[in-house]
Amino acid sequence: MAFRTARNLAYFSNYIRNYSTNGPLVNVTVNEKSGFATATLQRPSVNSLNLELLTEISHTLQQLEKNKCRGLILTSASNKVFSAGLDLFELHKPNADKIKQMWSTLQEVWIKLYGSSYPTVAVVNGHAPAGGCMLALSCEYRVMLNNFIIGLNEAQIGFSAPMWLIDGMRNTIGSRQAEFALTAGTLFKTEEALKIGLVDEVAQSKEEAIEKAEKFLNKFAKIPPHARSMTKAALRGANIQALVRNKDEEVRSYVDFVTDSQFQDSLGEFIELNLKQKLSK
Ligand SMILES: CCCC/C=C/CC(=O)SCCNC(=O)CCNC(=O)[C@H](O)C(C)(C)COP(=O)(O)OP(=O)(O)OC[C@H]1O[C@@H](n2cnc3c(N)ncnc32)[C@H](O)[C@@H]1OP(=O)(O)O
Repeated sequence: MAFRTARNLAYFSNYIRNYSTNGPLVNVTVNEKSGFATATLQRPSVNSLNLELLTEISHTLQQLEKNKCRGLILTSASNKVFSAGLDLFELHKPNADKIKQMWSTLQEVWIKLYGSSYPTVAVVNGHAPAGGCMLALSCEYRVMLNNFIIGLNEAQIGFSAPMWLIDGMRNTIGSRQAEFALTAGTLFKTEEALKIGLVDEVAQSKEEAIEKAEKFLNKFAKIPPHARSMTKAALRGANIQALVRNKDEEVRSYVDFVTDSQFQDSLGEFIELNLKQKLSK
């Protein structure tokens, strides 16, 4: 194929890069000029994290690392929900093997996103409870649109967030606020989240949020990437190593916990109370 213009060449290389990272549940585009990638979660209707979506996010992060991504913006195709967290219908009356894979992939996603060598921003353009908040917290910067909620509401559902996520919350909003928020399972409105530092900026539209995200990523334009990533690794490495050491044990205890009848009862009640779709009896 002959490239008649530089524009044709740029278009083709953009196509190749998109092709190599895209899947049905995560759309990735790369701005050839800035080198910034935008990964858009697109599992209808609320980007709930089932094994397939988690696997695709994990694969996307691996590809971005391999392709020496200059910066990532993580966002949602929905204009109402960034991510509703783990797929609660898959946690209810579950297949233990699938739950095991789900938890292990969730850990992988956190390790890859929290530990990425490139800078990351979450454009939180919708609600972000539990696992949705986890994705946003793993990024280095959060820009959120108004009139949505974000937080770790695991306590309301009947379990505790894992240590690595508690540490992420503590590092972001401080120990005292984290204790209040986690023990009550608080979901914060955008403005409240800004006040406690759970998000960094508020935007009125997705376009404005993307602009703010790019502005954050551009701050590193003159910083040598290896110096930036070494510093990030020094700051985040201990949390990651703690999970890596405990990964299999955590999966085992999570599977035991989720399959226990007491948790299943409280999850069933939560679904009945909070989600429109009723359980099939
Ligand atoms: C443990 C450590 C690691 C990270 C931890 C993860 C734990 C978790 O993530 S547990 C998941 C916790 N998630 C939630 O508590 C969110 C529950 N959902 C909501 O609060 C709301 O749905 C929403 C605020 C996200 C959106 O509200 P909205 O009024 O716009 O939409 P709904 O009508 O409520 O929902 C639309 C549609 O989506 C289904 N749905 C919502 N959340 C989930 C979910 N987490 N899993 C599966 N499906 C979900 C809901 O049933 C509706 O379906 P139908 O349209 O078919 O009725």
